[in-house]
Parts: sequence; structure tokens; C-alpha cells
Amino acid sequence: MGLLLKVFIPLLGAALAFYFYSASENFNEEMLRGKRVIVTGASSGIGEQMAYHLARMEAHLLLTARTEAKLQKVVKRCLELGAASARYVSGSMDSPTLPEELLREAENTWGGLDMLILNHIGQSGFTYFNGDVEHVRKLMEINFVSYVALATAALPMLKESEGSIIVVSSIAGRIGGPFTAPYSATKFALDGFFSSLRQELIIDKVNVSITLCILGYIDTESAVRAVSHVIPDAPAPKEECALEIIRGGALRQREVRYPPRAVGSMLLIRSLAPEFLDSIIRSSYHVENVRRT
Ligand SMILES: NC(=O)C1=CN([C@@H]2O[C@H](COP(=O)(O)OP(=O)(O)OC[C@H]3O[C@@H](n4cnc5c(N)ncnc54)[C@H](OP(=O)(O)O)[C@@H]3O)[C@@H](O)[C@H]2O)C=CC1
Ligand SMILES: C[C@H](CCC(=O)NCCS(=O)(=O)O)[C@H]1CC[C@H]2[C@@H]3C(=O)C[C@@H]4C[C@H](O)CC[C@]4(C)[C@H]3CC[C@]12C
Repeated sequence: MGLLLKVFIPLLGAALAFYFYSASENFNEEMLRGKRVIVTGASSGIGEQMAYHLARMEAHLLLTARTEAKLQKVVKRCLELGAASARYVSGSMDSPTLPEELLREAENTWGGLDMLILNHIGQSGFTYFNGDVEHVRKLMEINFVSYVALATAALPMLKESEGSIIVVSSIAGRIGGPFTAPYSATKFALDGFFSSLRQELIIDKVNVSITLCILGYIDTESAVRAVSHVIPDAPAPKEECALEIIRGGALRQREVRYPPRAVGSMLLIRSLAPEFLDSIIRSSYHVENVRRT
């Protein structure tokens, strides 16, 4: 039984994940040439790396995040890398007016939109839930409600272009591990909303694809800072992660899993033996290093 769980099931998961989600055969970077793409949370981490890949692919870019100075640098680099055009709108996604402002900018500048990449997250710690309900409310607004508002404002243009919505989520949006209760809730909510919306678009014969990205631990500065003292695993590279997200979105896949083996194995074990998975997660963390707030 031990051998079955440790070796066979992860291998089977990896094989199935490879079969269902491998996209390398059909992807061509020219698919993105001249496309009009919005990337949120583009001032750092995975969002920044997606902007650089899209720039090399000669897409038109509209980037957003709060920090103007960082966005200016990312836009400059995108233009050096070959973006067809690159601009930004700065602001916080807890503002209810920013989604419409951003989509108005896309309409005025480009007259349409091909791809909306929803990637930003608000600040949250990796720690025990301390009862701060106001934090949960605010994080829901930034990590979930603003995604809904952005997709809603973008849909008329995406219907016109038969475009794509890419939603960056996490394994924490499928499996509730410890120390991420508010964050995990926002990511579960994304799955519920966008999976339901996908069904409605299909029923209405609207050709707008929705790709949900289920990511494991990635080596962005903020993630490593938050968890490296608790999680001993090596994080996966943000550059490759960013490319896999774009690839999956361009191919209109329902789901992207990255890193595929780790994420696929966890999801498979959870469906077969959820309590066993919970205990593996608890025992693999250095819980003694978790700082209470
Ligand atoms: N790194 C990881 O291990 C994993 C990441 N993910 C997901 O990947 C995505 C990117 O994560 P990652 O690159 O690590 O995150 P980062 O912390 O590196 O980047 C977060 C981005 O969001 C922006 N942001 C933060 N607060 C706000 C706000 N209030 N309004 C608008 N923008 C905001 C930040 O810019 P600024 O501060 O300038 O506003 C930044 O551009 C997220 O959706 C995350 O859930 C999923 C699983 C694992
Ligand atoms: C705690 C991280 C969020 C850090 C943060 O606040 N970022 C915003 C900074 S900013 O406002 O200044 O821009 C979490 C972000 C991603 C999480 C990781 C994840 O989603 C995958 C795993 C899920 C599992 O359930 C727990 C471990 C994870 C590696 C998880 C850890 C917490 C994050 C790094």
C-alpha cells in the first residue's frame, strides 16, 4: 500500500496530467503576435514574467498594478524586448472603479481586446487565521470580486474577438492546506465563479475561453519570503510558469497545472485519500517556524 501511494499513484497522476494537459505540440509563439493583452499584477513575480514573454511574442500590452515606478520599468523592458506596444494603468484592485477604467483604456487605445490575464493578489500572510474578518473581506474584494468585475467589463470586447480569459489560481484553490485560510477562500471562489461562467458561455455559444491555472509553489520574491522558512520544497521557476500560463491560454485549455507533476499528484491523492494528503501536508511543513500574527 505504501509503495502504491508513494510511487504508482504519483506516476499515474503524472502520466494522466501529461496526456490531458501537455500543450507543447500545438503551441506557436506567433499565436500571440499583434494580440491585445491585459495583464494584472504585472509589476512583479509571475505577472512581470508573463509581460516579458508576451513582449518577445510581439503582443500589444496593457499592464496594471499599484506601483507606478515598477510598472514604468516593466513597460520599458517590454518595449526593448519587442512588444508591439506597451502601456500601463496604475491603481489598487480594491477600488471598484479601476476595472472599468482599465477596460475603457483598452477600448480607447486598441478598439478591442483578445486576452485578459487575471493574476494580481492582495497582501496576505502565511500564518494561523487570527479571526480578522475585515482582512478576509478585503482580500475577497481584491483577489475575487475585482476578477469578476474585470471579466464582466471585458466580456463585450472578448465576445467580439472570440478571445480568452486566463485566471491565475493555486493548488490552495483546490486543497485547503493550513496557514492560507483567507487566501485559499478567494482562490476556491474563483474556481466556482469561472467554472460556472464557462458553462454559461458554452450554453450561449459564446466563443470566449476560460483557462484556470492551478499553480504550486513558484519562486517569486514574495512567495519565497512568505514561506521558505516553513516549506522545505524547492519552488518552481517563475519564467517557465509564466510561459506555461500563456501557452495554456493561447490553446484555450480549460486548466493549466504547473508544476504539472507535483500539482497532478496532489490532486490525485486528494481524490483517493484526502485525510492522508492532509497529514502529508502537515508533516512536511516546519510548523514550529510559523509566526503568529
Ligand atoms: N508564487 C507562488 O508560489 C504562487 C502564486 N500563485 C498565484 O500567482 C499569481 C501571482 O503571484 P506572484 O507572482 O507570486 O505574486 P507577487 O506578489 O509577485 O505579485 C503580485 C502582484 O499583484 C500586485 N498587487 C498587489 N496588491 C494589489 C492591489 N491591491 N491591487 C492591484 N494589484 C496588486 C503587485 O503589484 P503592486 O504591489 O505594485 O500593486 C504585483 O504586481 C497570484 O494570483 C498567486 O495567487 C499561485 C500559486 C503559487
Ligand atoms: C503568502 C503568499 C502571498 C504573499 C503576498 O502577500 N503576496 C502579495 C504581495 S504584495 O501585496 O506586496 O504585492 C501566498 C501567495 C501564493 C501562496 C502559495 C500558493 O498559492 C501555492 C501553495 C498552496 C498551499 O496550500 C500552501 C503553500 C503554497 C506554496 C502557498 C503559500 C502561500 C503563498 C506563497
